[in-house]
Amino acid sequence: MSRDHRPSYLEIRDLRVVFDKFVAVDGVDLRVEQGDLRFLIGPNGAGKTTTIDAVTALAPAQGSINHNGHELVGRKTHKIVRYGVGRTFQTASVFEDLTVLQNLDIAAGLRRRPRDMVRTRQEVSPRILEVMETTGLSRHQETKAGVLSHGQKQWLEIGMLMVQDATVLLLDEPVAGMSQGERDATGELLTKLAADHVVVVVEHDMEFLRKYAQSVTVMAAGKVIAEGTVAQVQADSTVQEIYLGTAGTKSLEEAKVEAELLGLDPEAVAVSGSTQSKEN
Ligand SMILES: Nc1ncnc2c1ncn2[C@@H]1O[C@H](COP(=O)(O)OP(=O)(O)OP(=O)(O)O)[C@@H](O)[C@H]1O
Repeated sequence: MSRDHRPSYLEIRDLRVVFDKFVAVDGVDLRVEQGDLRFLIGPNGAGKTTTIDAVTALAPAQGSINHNGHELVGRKTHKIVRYGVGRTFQTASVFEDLTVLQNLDIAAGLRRRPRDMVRTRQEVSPRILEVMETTGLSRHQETKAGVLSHGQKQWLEIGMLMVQDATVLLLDEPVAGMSQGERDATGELLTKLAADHVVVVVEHDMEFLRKYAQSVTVMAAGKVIAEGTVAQVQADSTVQEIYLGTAGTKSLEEAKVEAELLGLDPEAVAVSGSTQSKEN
């Protein structure tokens, strides 16, 4: 929730990201509000990660990115974090030699004065206890992050954003490499978080998307090509064409599985794929 109690939002307008002369993101508009659980999907190289990199100033952005009235384009990453925008990476960036509690304490410390940074266990803040509970990490508070499972590391990273009071959570392939149980727990966690955060999930896992997405934005070649509910994007002819034609960027088997999970006819991919035999 924004400070004036209106729902938080992230509004991207006409975003362009150019690397040398290569246009990776080409005029993207995207508005996501608190209460939604938005998935950002598209074939490899579509510009999904570059879009969230641009929001957090990790890629050079042109256009406008507004969070609750604050323009983010032109701001440095640390300032954007202060505005409440947080992100995770495909490989969790936690401090492996520190415990869960220490990781959370350091993240929370980004909002504290340096002399208050070192705290004893007795002083664990109610907020950190609450975040460990929400992320299912309470039992692991003294466990070193390095020995956590892949899923638990992702949850710790999300927890680190929560204790920083992030209002926007940009999550890059959070369930990649997770077990089925971890996927379900993550889906439930994201559903809970979406009620009072702006949540954007970049994902390739179509089964996860079909189960948890409330809305979907589809990108291809740097542009948004469709947006709507899962059912709406599944029925979209441009999306069908892009997915049926993705055999050029994936193996034929991967494209077939993805098409099937999206509710499309995998055999149509085989026909499309057979015309792109140079890739297969
Ligand atoms: N720092 C960079 N310099 C040059 N080109 C880049 C850079 N970062 C990304 N690109 C290119 O921009 C395009 C979009 O990449 P991006 O990683 O955003 O795609 P994506 O949709 O996230 O794909 P994937 O699903 O494979 O992660 C790709 O062609 C990529 O090679």
